[in-house]
Amino acid sequence: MENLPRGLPAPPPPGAAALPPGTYAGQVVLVTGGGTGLGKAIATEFARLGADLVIASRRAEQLEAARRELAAVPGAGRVAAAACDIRDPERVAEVFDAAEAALGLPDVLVNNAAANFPSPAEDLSPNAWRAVVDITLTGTWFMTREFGRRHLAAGTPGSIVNIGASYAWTGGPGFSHSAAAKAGVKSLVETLAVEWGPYGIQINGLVPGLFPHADMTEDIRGGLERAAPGARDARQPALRVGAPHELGWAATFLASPYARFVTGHTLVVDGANWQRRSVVAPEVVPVREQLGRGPFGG
Ligand SMILES: CCCCCCCCCCCC(=O)SCCNC(=O)CCNC(=O)[C@H](O)C(C)(C)COP(=O)(O)OP(=O)(O)OC[C@H]1O[C@@H](n2cnc3c(N)ncnc32)[C@H](O)[C@@H]1OP(=O)(O)O
Ligand SMILES: NC(=O)c1ccc[n+]([C@@H]2O[C@H](COP(=O)([O-])OP(=O)(O)OC[C@H]3O[C@@H](n4cnc5c(N)ncnc54)[C@H](OP(=O)(O)O)[C@@H]3O)[C@@H](O)[C@H]2O)c1
Repeated sequence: MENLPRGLPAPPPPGAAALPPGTYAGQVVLVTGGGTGLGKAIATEFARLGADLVIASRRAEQLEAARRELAAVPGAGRVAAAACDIRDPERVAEVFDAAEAALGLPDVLVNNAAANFPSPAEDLSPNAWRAVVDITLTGTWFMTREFGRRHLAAGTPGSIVNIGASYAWTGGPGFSHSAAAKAGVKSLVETLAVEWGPYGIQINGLVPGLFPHADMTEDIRGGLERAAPGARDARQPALRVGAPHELGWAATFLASPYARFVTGHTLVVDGANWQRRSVVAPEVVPVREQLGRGPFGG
């Protein structure tokens, strides 16, 4: 057979599970941003394995639609939805109160909610910076803090998965706010694994590569289409993008009994895209130009 580059093989189809049936039966899993995109894909895989779910984000209507979808996943336990802005620590505490009353203290927290839009750094207003950093880093911290304090008080173990981005290591031209916030999220994983390990609380990071989905914001979707019209797959070393359920499998593994000795680690699921270098570096195109912006102040 001719040795042509065919890329990484496709994963098994949605509906397959990577762990034994019922792995999460009797466990409560809270997923922020669980009503859209990758958060919903992650919640789906926990549901398939029997978890009781709480999904939390701002838009109640969208959450309710996702709640119904998740409840219909074969094997799913109970599913609750809680409208919440994770930037508000009091509301975060109320969500945990409600989850505890309805289903029990969440055993697993997936910090998936985040905010992002492409922009040259110099164009960002103070409020634009704050919006992204407050949701992505501070909101993640408020959720993590509430989860940690409740488990420490109860003397019970727990597992946290923080969804990150590879520009936490590399920097992210065009995404200075999000890259700085995700670097903070990765740092929390490394710090808290040590602080809370003695009390049975495990915390890991999970980094998606490019995982397009129908809920992607117009800013990201439009930017991608502009930067690489019709050529998403060809720009990945895997010659394909990620399928959202692949990320769901990774999340269910990291929070499972099979990964209890894995903590403080960030797993990258991106077909090696973040390691990509060319033999001869491509010409530098300034971020303003890549994003189609005119001269600064012009
Ligand atoms: C090339 C692609 C490759 C694509 C390559 C793909 C890489 C993807 C890697 C990471 C992928 C992700 O993280 S994807 C996750 C993306 N998902 C989301 O972002 C969903 C949630 N997003 C949001 O809610 C919104 O977009 C936010 C972030 C603006 C937050 O909303 P909010 O809190 O209601 O804030 P809001 O009042 O609207 O705005 C706050 C301030 O931000 C400013 N602001 C809002 N949008 C923008 C904007 N597009 N550009 C500049 N500034 C903006 C506003 O003017 C305001 O500043 P002022 O006027 O008051 O001064
Ligand atoms: N898709 C990718 O290719 C990719 C690549 C790298 C990293 N990631 C990461 O993967 C995660 C999921 O991204 P996605 O692509 O699935 O994006 P998405 O569909 O836009 O999801 C973001 C979710 O966060 C929620 N959210 C935003 N602000 C919130 C707030 N203040 N309080 C509570 N919830 C809030 C949103 O719901 P509401 O607006 O209703 O609140 C939404 O459900 C993020 O952490 C992202 O950084 C994604």
